[in-house]
This record gives sequence, structure tokens and C-alpha cells, in this order.
Amino acid sequence: MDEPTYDALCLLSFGGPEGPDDVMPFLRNVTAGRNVPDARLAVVAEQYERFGGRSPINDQNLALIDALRAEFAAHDIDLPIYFGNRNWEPYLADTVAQMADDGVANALVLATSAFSSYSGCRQYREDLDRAAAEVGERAPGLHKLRLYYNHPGFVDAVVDRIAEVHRPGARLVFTAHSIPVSMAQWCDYESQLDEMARLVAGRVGADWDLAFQSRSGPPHVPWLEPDINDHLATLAEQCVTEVTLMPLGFVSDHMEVQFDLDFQAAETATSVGIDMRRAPTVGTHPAFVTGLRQLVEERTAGGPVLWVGEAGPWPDPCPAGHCLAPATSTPTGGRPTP
Ligand SMILES: CC1=C(CCC(=O)O)c2cc3nc(cc4[nH]c(cc5[nH]c(cc1n2)c(C)c5CCC(=O)O)c(CCC(=O)O)c4C)C(CCC(=O)O)=C3C
Ligand SMILES: [Fe+2]
Repeated sequence: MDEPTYDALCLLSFGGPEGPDDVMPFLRNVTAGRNVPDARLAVVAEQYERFGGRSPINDQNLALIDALRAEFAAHDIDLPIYFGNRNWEPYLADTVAQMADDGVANALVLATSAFSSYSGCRQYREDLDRAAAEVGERAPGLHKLRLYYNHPGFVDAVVDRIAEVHRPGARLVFTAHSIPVSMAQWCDYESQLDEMARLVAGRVGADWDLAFQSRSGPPHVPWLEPDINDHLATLAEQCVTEVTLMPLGFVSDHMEVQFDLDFQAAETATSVGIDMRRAPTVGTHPAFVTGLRQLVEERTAGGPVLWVGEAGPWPDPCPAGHCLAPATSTPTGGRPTP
């Protein structure tokens, strides 16, 4: 592929409220155009309020940016790093406008989502298209880096994070954000999670399962299962007493990790008599930061294309028609054009 010369990297993430007054407007941004009932928003708002109305996600992304700046400096990569979000400040469109002001002609984009799904992949690409359209002709070219769920840097960091808390003999349970089954059918989310869980568990040497967390939406709409809380109860029935929990589907310990796992799932574990330890997400683990630098060098310096497992590197750009939104979430009810 013919690569342009890149003059910046933009970290693209979900965003989160900075204080109590931000919580409801943030949640309305997240769920705009979708049928998430107000009752569900109220429940989630309460979860943010437990954290003083402030999500840890923005600080975690800033920490990752700091780590990447140091990594770039140590490897003579001369790319300024920008930060833009889908749902909160700094909003992506403002960041793209800033890049245009600064004379950036082409930027690489690193999304904080390792796996393939509408929420974690295509929706970020839609965000980029919308932000570029908003800024107009002077907007830089925005080039998303390929998915890195099977990059050795990510996988090595996951293995190492598990080692921080794992006890030999404990059951290793991986979690990822549940998504509607109607969303899962258009992407490789489940198979990617399954393959990486198997590979990581093999390296740790543990029996393992994959469970899902943080589902929303009405109960009659099917989402990926088992839910982590139900699964802990099932494990207890099988006389499992020690669990290592690894939130494989996330790259930082944001609200959904700290609330849904450290608070809710931990309570479930206690109530069913399981001694559970949660492994940290990759965060700024040096192996992860190295892997992200290699992902950039793949595009800027002819660096090697690295991956582990069977699926091969995620294609760059994404395959047409992949990671589509579920039909019910589009205004027309039809399939969006790829
Ligand atoms: C696959 C996936 C990821 C992982 C990939 C990625 O990282 O992108 C992810 C990440 C995140 N999800 C987050 C927060 C929320 N997700 C929601 C809602 C939803 N997520 C979905 C999927 C995912 N979500 C889906 C299918 C919905 C329902 C419909 C919809 O609205 O699309 C809602 C609305 C209320 C609710 O229904 O729970 C909130 C508040 C935060 C921020 C945490 C913080 O603040 O620290 C993060 C990193
Ligand atoms: Fe989410």
C-alpha cells in the first residue's frame, strides 16, 4: 500500500465525564440515536456518581499518551500526539480542527479498542469521517491503525498482568463488554476474544472461560452471554473456589472495569464463596507501549507486521462490510452501506 508521510498520531477513545454535571450529557452522547431507556441511564449515572461523577478513563488515556511520547522519543519517532474522544471533551472534531490549524496533513489514528465490533471499530471510523466532514477541506487525512488484539505487544502485556495476581490452580476467567447478538453477527468479536483467551490461558497454564460484562438494553434482546455474575455462580456450583479475572476486552481500568468488576462482580464472587483476584488491564504496560510503537513503525518505517495465533494480521484498511451496526440501530432499520 502507498503510505503518505504522517505528521501526527491521534489517540481516539470513548471519553468519560469529568465531574457530576457532565454525567447525564455524557450518557446522552453515548446513547444518541439508540433505544437505551432512561431507566438504564439512571442506573449508569449512579455508577459514575460513586466515582464522584468522574470517569478514570481520561486520565488513563493521558497516561498512555505520556508513555507513548517517551517511547517515540526513545526510538526517534517524530510524531506529535493528539487526543480526541467520541463522547466527551476533547471531542474528536475539535482535535481534528486543531491538527488542521497546526498544519497536519496526514495523521495515524490509534483507537483504544483492540477487538473488532461496531462499537470498537466501525463506529470509530464513522467518528473519523464525521469529524473530517465537520472540519471540511482542510481536515488532515485520518488513517486508523489496524486492530491489535493479536499483536504480540498486547498479548504479552495481558499475560504479564495476569501473572501479577494469578495463583496456580485458580480458574482464569476473561471478560469483555457484552454486545447485542445482532451486532456480534457482523464482526469477529467473539472468535477474536476466544482465540486470544485460549492463547493467553495456554501461556499461563490455566483452565479458562470467557464471560461478558456490562450488558444494557431490554432483557428480551439477546446479548452475548454468559454474564460474568451468572458465570461466577455456575463456577461456584462446580466447586471452583479461586478465580483470576482478566478484562481482556478493555485496555484500561476505566469505569466499566472498576464498577462492573471490582464492585459488582467482586460482590457476587464473595456471595458465592469464590476468592477472586482481578488482573489489571494492559494500561501503560511496557510491552503494550512497545507493541503500539511497532504498530506505528509498520506504517511509517517499514517495520515488521507482527501477530500471534492463527488469524493473521487484521487487514489494513478494514474489510468492506465488516463490523456493521445492528440493523435495528440505524434510523432506516436497514443495513448501512459498507
Ligand atoms: C464493545 C464495547 C466496548 C469496548 C470497546 C471500546 O472500548 O470501545 C465499550 C467500551 C466502553 N463503554 C463505555 C461506557 C458505556 N457504554 C455504553 C453502552 C454500550 N457499550 C457497548 C459496547 C462497548 N462499549 C454497547 C453495545 C452499548 C449499548 C448500546 C450503545 O450505546 O452503543 C454506555 C451507555 C449506558 C449503558 O447502556 O451501559 C456507557 C456509559 C466506556 C467508558 C467507561 C468509562 O467511562 O470509564 C467504554 C470504554
Ligand atoms: Fe460501552
